[in-house]
Amino acid sequence: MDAVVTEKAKLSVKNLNFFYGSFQGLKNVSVPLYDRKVTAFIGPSGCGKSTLLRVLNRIYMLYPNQRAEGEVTLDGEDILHGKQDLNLLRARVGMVFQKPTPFPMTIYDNIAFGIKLYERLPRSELDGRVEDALQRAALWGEVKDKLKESGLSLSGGQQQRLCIARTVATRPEVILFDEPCSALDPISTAKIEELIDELVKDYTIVIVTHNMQQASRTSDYTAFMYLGELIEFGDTEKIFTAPTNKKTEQYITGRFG
Ligand SMILES: Nc1ncnc2c1ncn2[C@@H]1O[C@H](COP(=O)(O)OP(=O)(O)OP(=O)(O)O)[C@@H](O)[C@H]1O
Repeated sequence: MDAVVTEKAKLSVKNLNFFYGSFQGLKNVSVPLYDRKVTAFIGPSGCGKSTLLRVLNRIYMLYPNQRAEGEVTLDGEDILHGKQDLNLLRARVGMVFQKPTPFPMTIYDNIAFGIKLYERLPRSELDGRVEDALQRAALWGEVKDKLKESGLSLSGGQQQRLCIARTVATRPEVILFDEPCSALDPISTAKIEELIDELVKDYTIVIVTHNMQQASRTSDYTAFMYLGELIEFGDTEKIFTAPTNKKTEQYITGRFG
């Protein structure tokens, strides 16, 4: 594995094992996720990419019989064990899913809802926060005159940016993207990729993608996973041009997957 030691790890995963009942989905995974960088996770279907993301904000805790062992730290602080406030953790480590999942409420309320869970703000300040989140998600221009319309009335690509705005609104430090473009057309995909380029200035970003071009376009670091193991991690350019591991090379050259 390449040692990249110059960056600061925002999240650090060490010797992580994950179990769905008796099935082991992750095997001794260790990987740093660097501060204000994009890290892409690639690998064939079922290799554990989504499972890893689900550990990073402990969303797996919502399901019975799922368990993680090992260490995950956020700014050096253990987030896997102990008395974590899970709502707070999920505000710090936000997640955007594969399919856009707007709430069945107005565009405005989709954003305001999350903010109100954590903060009590006067209306004018709330309006400002909603606008700021929509601006950051590059959606403000398209929705500013229809904030009272349903979030579900937007196109798929706009809905995904609404979900990104919703995540950004609670001021996260890390944003996890689980195949955010797989349900989108090429133009919407390009918009989300541009957005990721912009967001990484302020947030640590982790993206799971099946699209190799997307990984190479958007990420600074790439991690290749196979059968629950992290096979190779390193600088994206290096992984895509001169991978060290034979399996990585076979995968990125399309020989399996
Ligand atoms: N709820 C579950 N119960 C049991 N096994 C599961 C569950 N969810 C996932 N798995 C298994 O864990 C392994 C890793 O799944 P995961 O969804 O993390 O893979 P992935 O790399 O994200 O795949 P894909 O690219 O297809 O989304 C797979 O073998 C999968 O079948």
